[in-house]
Amino acid sequence: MAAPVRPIVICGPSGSGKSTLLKRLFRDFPNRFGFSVSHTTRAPRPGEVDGREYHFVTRDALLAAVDRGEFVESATYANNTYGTSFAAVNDVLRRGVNVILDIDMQGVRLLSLANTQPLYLFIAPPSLEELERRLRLRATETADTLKARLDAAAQEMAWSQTPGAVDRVILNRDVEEAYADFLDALGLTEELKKATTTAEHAS
Ligand SMILES: Nc1ncnc2c1ncn2[C@@H]1O[C@H](COP(=O)(O)OP(=O)(O)OP(=O)(O)O)[C@@H](O)[C@H]1O
Repeated sequence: MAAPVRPIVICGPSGSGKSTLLKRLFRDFPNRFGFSVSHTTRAPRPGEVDGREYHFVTRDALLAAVDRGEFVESATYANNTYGTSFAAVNDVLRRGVNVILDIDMQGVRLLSLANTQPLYLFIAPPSLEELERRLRLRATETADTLKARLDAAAQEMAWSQTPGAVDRVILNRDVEEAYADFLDALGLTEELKKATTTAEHAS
């Protein structure tokens, strides 16, 4: 089955559930999508592997690479700098799979991917209070980084409501419903149903 041609851009506040939905997608559709691995100056969280979730780099190295024109977009978010390199996107395209980018609001505004028109999906938490609760439960943030993420989240939520900012806002209240909406946006609902039915028949 041919892969959809548009690059897929996932954005939304930190803690809104982007990684949660992507993990499910990669589990249900292995070898279909390739995640463009961003660079970041933030420290790895427990379990994160350099080159898998992110390329972990120093600020100087990242800014120098941006200056050399090696990045599709870069932005500073919650006191850390993040960016998508052309090399990361090309690594995925070379594998002949669909590229998925996880980038923040500023990056979305700056993104330029030659002649392609990405599909922009914004993952939204039910409320800022619930977002804070989830980020506290995830236990990856200090008081400072939590505050920075929540401040940024309020702006991102407002931005997502502006006409034309994104193609679809996916509300992540219940994760099953959010995932169903996510698959629908990607045009994959029927395919997953078929795969599930085939697997049930085979067992
Ligand atoms: N629908 C949901 N209900 C309750 N908890 C959720 C839901 N979706 C995600 N979570 C939890 O919220 C936390 C944040 O989710 P996740 O790490 O996927 O967010 P993210 O958008 O990828 O964040 P970041 O941009 O900081 O990497 C995780 O601990 C995750 O398990």
